[in-house]
Amino acid sequence: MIALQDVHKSFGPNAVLRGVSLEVPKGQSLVVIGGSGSGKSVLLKCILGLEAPDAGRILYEGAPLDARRRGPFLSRFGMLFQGGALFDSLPVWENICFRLLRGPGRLSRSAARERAVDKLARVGLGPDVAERHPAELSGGMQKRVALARAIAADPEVIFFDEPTTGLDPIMAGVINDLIRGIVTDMGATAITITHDMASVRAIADEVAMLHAGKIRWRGPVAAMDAAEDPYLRQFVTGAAEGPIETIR
Ligand SMILES: Nc1ncnc2c1ncn2[C@@H]1O[C@H](COP(=O)(O)OP(=O)(O)OP(=O)(O)O)[C@@H](O)[C@H]1O
Repeated sequence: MIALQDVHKSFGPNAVLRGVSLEVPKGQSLVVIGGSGSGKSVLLKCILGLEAPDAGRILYEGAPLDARRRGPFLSRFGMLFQGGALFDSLPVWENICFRLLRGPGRLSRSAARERAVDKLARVGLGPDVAERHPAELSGGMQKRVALARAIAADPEVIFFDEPTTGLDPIMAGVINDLIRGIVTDMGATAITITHDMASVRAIADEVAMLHAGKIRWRGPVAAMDAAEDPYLRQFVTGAAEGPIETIR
């Protein structure tokens, strides 16, 4: 459904993506792992059109995702941003339906509020939360609201950018389980980027490891622990010693 073919992206002398090829079939949950600075965010930005690849192609449903097709793609797409990215000045329900309250096919305010309450229930929050402002909520509740916003338009494709950053391990587990349940229920195609191995195990059908600008390893999550690739092994076990160079 989404395919990257030999995608390259440099910033000056810094060659971040050096020929990334990756396919995500419809309904699959792919988690992309890789060290800090390995280019996970740049990869997502290239798919979203926020960065233009220097070379290579990005396909959606078999056709290049060019400027003309990006609008329809984005209308079927939802995203959970790292840190939530909620608007403090708006109540929770307007945050959840921000996009649905705008544009030609926009919902009425009452329909949007109803939709928000429905999505809040899906992430385990009561209708009373709808009228509150993000600043009044705990970090875990804000993450749930951000998740409700990501699924507000019943997207076919969802991106999760570091979904557990800043959460304690228990809340991270709750969010991971919610993400897995939602992706499965909706039959959505999902791409998650994370360093959190607990997220990988909870969310992924397939795992791809980005290293030195390329996909170093790709396989089903169940094959990850037995895989022999030394780079993947070091990442999965969190070992300080190994082939991945770190600045100490
Ligand atoms: N707009 C930009 N201009 C210049 N360099 C950039 C730009 N965006 C990203 N980079 C560089 O690209 C490299 C990859 O960054 P990226 O944010 O994709 O890493 P990441 O894998 O998401 O890291 P982290 O896990 O720490 O978020 C870094 O060296 C970064 O400095």
